[in-house]
Amino acid sequence: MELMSASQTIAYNPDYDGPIISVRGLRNSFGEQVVHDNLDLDVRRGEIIGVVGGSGTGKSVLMRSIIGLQMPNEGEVEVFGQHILGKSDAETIEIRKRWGVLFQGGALFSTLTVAENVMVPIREFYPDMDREFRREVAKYKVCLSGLPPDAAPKYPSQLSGGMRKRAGIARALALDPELLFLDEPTAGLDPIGAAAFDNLTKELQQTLGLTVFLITHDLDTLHAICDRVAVLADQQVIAVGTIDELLALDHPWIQEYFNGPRGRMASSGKKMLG
Ligand SMILES: Nc1ncnc2c1ncn2[C@@H]1O[C@H](COP(=O)(O)OP(=O)(O)OP(=O)(O)O)[C@@H](O)[C@H]1O
Repeated sequence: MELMSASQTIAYNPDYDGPIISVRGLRNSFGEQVVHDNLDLDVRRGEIIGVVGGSGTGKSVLMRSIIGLQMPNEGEVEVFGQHILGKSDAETIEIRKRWGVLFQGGALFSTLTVAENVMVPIREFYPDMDREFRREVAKYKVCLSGLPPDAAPKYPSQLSGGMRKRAGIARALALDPELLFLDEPTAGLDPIGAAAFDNLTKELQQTLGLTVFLITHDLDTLHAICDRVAVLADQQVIAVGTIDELLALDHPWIQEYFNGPRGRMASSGKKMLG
C-alpha cells in the first residue's frame, strides 16, 4: 500500500463559494442500459435539494457517482469545487470527510451498537483520536439525531425503523459534515415518523448550515422542507426549481407527479399547515 504525501491530497479550500456539487455531462450505463446521458446538475450551498424521478431513473446511481461509489463512463463531478472523478480514496480524503451519507435502509452494521456504528467513520478518518473522546463524540451525535441516550448501546435490531434511520443520521453526522446525502430517508416510516424526520432534516440544515442532497418519492417531504427540486427523466435532470417553478412547466411527468391526486393533497396539506 502506498501512502499519499500531503501534496497529493486534494486540499480543502475554505474560500470556495461556488456550487457545493457540480455535475457536468454525466453518462452512466450498465451494458446496453443507459441510465444517464449528458446529465448536468448544480447544488447550491445551504439548500435542501430534493431529487425526484420515476423508479429506475437513476437517482441512487447519481448519488453514488457523486460520492465516488460509481465510476461514470463520461462527465465531470466537482464537490466543494474539487474534481473528484477518478481520484483515489487517499486523494479525496479531505473532501470525503466533509460529507455524510444516509443510505437507503440505513445500512448500519448489525453486529455493532448504535454508538459503535457512529464511531466507524471517526475511527476511519481520525485513527489517532483518543478512545474516550471518540465515545463522547458518538454519544453527542446520537443525541443530535434525536435518539434518547439509552439508544447508544443498543443494536440496530433492537430499534424501530424510525430509530434506525436516526441512528443512520447520527453516523452520517459523525464527522461534522457540511454536506449530507439522504437516500429515501422517509421510506417505510409512518406519516408521523416521516414528518418528524423531515423536521430533523430541516433543523440540521438550519442549525448546522448543511447542504442536503435528498432523494425522495415523498411529496410531503418535498413540500415541507425542500428549497428546490431536481427532476430526473429521459436520462437527464430535465428541470430544477421550486415546486411552483416546476408546476409552470408543461412536462407530462412533472404535471402528473405534482398535480396528480397525491401531489395536490401534499400541496393542500402544506397550505393548511402554512
Ligand atoms: N450496479 C448496477 N449494475 C447494473 N445495473 C444497475 C446497477 N445499479 C443500478 N442499476 C440500474 O440502473 C437503473 C437506475 O437505478 P437507481 O437505483 O439509480 O434508480 P432509482 O431512480 O434510485 O430508483 P428507485 O426510485 O426505484 O430507488 C436501474 O435500472 C438499475 O437496475
